[in-house]
Formats: sequence, structure tokens, C-alpha cells
Amino acid sequence: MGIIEKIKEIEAEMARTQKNKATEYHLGQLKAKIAKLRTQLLEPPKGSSGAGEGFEVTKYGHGRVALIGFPSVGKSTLLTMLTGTHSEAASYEFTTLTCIPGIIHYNDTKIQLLDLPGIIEGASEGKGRGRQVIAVSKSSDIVLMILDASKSEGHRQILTKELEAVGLRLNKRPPQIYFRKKKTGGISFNSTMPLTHVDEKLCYQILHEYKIHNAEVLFREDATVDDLIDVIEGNRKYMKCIYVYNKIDVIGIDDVDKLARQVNSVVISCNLKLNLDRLLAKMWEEMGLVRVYTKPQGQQPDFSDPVVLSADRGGCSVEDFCNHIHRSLVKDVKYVLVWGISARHYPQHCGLGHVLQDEDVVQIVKKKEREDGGRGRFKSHSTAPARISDREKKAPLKT
Ligand SMILES: Nc1nc2c(ncn2[C@@H]2O[C@H](COP(=O)(O)OP(=O)(O)OP(=O)(O)O)[C@@H](O)[C@H]2O)c(=O)[nH]1
Ligand SMILES: [K+]
Ligand SMILES: [Mg+2]
Repeated sequence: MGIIEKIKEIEAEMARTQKNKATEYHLGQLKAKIAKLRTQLLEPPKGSSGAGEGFEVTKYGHGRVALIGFPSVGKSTLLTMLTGTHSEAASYEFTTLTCIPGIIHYNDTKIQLLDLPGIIEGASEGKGRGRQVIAVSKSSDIVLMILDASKSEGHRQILTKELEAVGLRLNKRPPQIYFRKKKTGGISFNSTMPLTHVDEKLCYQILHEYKIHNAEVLFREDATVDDLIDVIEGNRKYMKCIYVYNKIDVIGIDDVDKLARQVNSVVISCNLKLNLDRLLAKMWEEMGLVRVYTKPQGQQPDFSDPVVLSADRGGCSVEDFCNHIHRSLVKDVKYVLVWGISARHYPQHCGLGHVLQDEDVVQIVKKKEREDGGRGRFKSHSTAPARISDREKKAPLKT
């Protein structure tokens, strides 16, 4: 029996089993069995190297965004509109067969947008180009799930289920469960609060299914069996996802209004160029990129060429900023001067641990170098920290 058949069989058994206190342990065990099989399914076939032909696109720019959706929802049309790179669009399904990259220029950063083939129900089991599409999605920073506004709401659930089946968790944070395997000592099970979904026996049983007999488990929230399995599997990817409803030109205004009110959702029309700026703004917000402008001593910062940091990718401290400029820079830094949101006053003297915010300006003061800062134009700002305004960006900085 193949892996997919085994999964199907267990799913059928779960469907047959009544949910009650008496069956809860058995159901938990079945869930763990399915999770293990799915992980097996994800292992790349022997001899293959990662993504697959037509899907090996080099990362470029300050972030990567994947377009995921059923066939013919308008993914390629959107890529062409936002990036200027042409990706074939047509009224028939599966027009796109490979991964097509484009670049969005936004807020002085470059964001790589990836058009992908449409995926269908069963993608997680390898139907269509499911596997490749999913692998590329996992390599991106956020996902735009493109949906046809005129089609059933069920599509969003089907896609979410497919992505969950391969370990993607959309708009969720990792479960607050501390888990550590040990060599000896048995299993220690603790929680910081009363648990309503999982008890010690169920936890033991799940761990047993994974042949784990020595471990420390601490629940810091009232998590579920699925959460526990996610933590044990350890290969889950937690990603932001924006639900993008395209083709609102073909539905009524009341329906548009309903879709637009859902969380993490943006309604657009590629045909009428409606709301694309809102989509870009939302995308930017969710990516959480932090632009930092370097100010050479005695000179203007270059406001067109930021160092771009991200909390998810490498961090946003002064040290991360320095490493971005040059690996060997950190050891020469005495301190830095910071203007912008993260500074309590202008300029603030900060160390390597200071966390920077979007649009901060930083001047590096090196060891054995005469300090020239502190006479900057922003020094007079002794009030609450504020964003460097557009006016200030254009005005000369006198240091
Ligand atoms: N009415 C309407 N049609 C649209 C809109 N955007 C795209 N389309 C049409 O939808 C069809 C499919 O567009 P594509 O861009 O090829 O869709 P896709 O998601 O890339 O499709 P596959 O690559 O086959 O998965 C084309 O006929 C487009 O002209 C829109 O905003 N409104
Ligand atoms: K199409
Ligand atoms: Mg396409």
C-alpha cells in the first residue's frame, strides 16, 4: 500500500470513529500517524534536487512573495500588472506551467513576486504541480492566496487545507509548547495553566507514537493535540497570508463589501485596475521590512538606497544593520547615532543591541574616530520620537 492510500485509510477510520472522551486517545494517535505519513510524503524523491525543473528561481531583492491559487483566478494577469514582467494569461486553465519571477519596486525596496501554476485539490498528494508550487511557497516570505471573487468561498478552505497538509500554517503563530528531547529521565509533562484538550496520558501516547520516551514537555497555553504534533514534527512553516479576491468587476457591490470586511483580505480587479495600491500597501505592511538609511559622517543620508532588514530574516538590531554593510564592521563600531522612530531623542547614542525601526537614519561612529554627530539638524527634536518626515528627508542634514 502506498503512503497516500495509508493516509486515506486512516482518514476513513477517523471519520467512522465517534468523538468522545473514550475515543480521544485513539483519535490523537491516528492524527499523529497521519502527520508522520505526510512528512514522509514530503521527502523529495531520491536523486532529485529540491524544487524541480522550471521552479528553480534564484532569490532576488529584499523579500519574496508567492502567488497561490486555483487555475484561472488571475495570478498571471496580476504579476504582469504589478511587475511589468509579462506572464502569459488566458481564459483556459493551467496556462502557467512553471515559476515566473517579476520584481515589484515599492518604497525604495525590491520585492520578488512569483507567478505559479494553479493548484488543485489533492495538490498536497502531488496532483498537478502541487509539490513544486508548495516547495516554492515555503521559500517565500509571505503568500498571496488569489481567489476568484465570483466563485465559492469553499475554495479558500480547500486551498488552506492543502497547504496545511504539507505543513504550512497561515496567519498563525507557533504553539506555546516547550518541547525538548532528552537522552534519559523519562517524560516530564507540565503546564502553566489548566488544559482542556490534552492531558498527560494523551501526550504520552502521542510521544510513544513517535517512539520518544525521554523528553520535557511544557504547555504554556491551552493547546490542542494538533498543536502538540506540530511541535514534535518541528518542520512547520508559519507564514503570513493575504487573501486576495480578484475579479470584483463581475460581482455585486454587496458581495464585494462582504469580502472586503474579512480579516487579512483585499478585494481587487486586475481588469479595472481596482485597489492594486491597497494590495501593495497591505503586502508591504505584512512583510514588516525595516528600511535603514546610512548617514556618512558630515554628509547627507542617501534616502534612495536603504539597508533593508527584517525581523523574520536575520533581525533588526544595530548589529544586524552593521553585518549587512560588512561582516567585519561590528568590531570597529564604538556606537551609532540614531534618528527616527526607534530613537528616544535625536540623535540617540545606541549600542549594537538597539533595535531599529522602519525609516531610521543611522550614523556609525567607529573606535578611535572623532565623533562628529550630535550637531545634527534633528538634535533640536527633544519631544516624542517621530518618523523622519518627507520634508526632513529632502532638507539638508548639517553634520
Ligand atoms: N473579469 C475579470 N477577468 C479577469 C481579471 N483578471 C484576470 N481575468 C481573466 O481571467 C482569466 C485567467 O487569467 P490568468 O491570469 O491566466 O489566470 P491564472 O490564475 O494565471 O491561470 P493559470 O495560469 O491557468 O493557473 C483570463 O481570461 C483573464 O483575462 C479581472 O480582474 N476581472
Ligand atoms: K489561465
Ligand atoms: Mg497563470
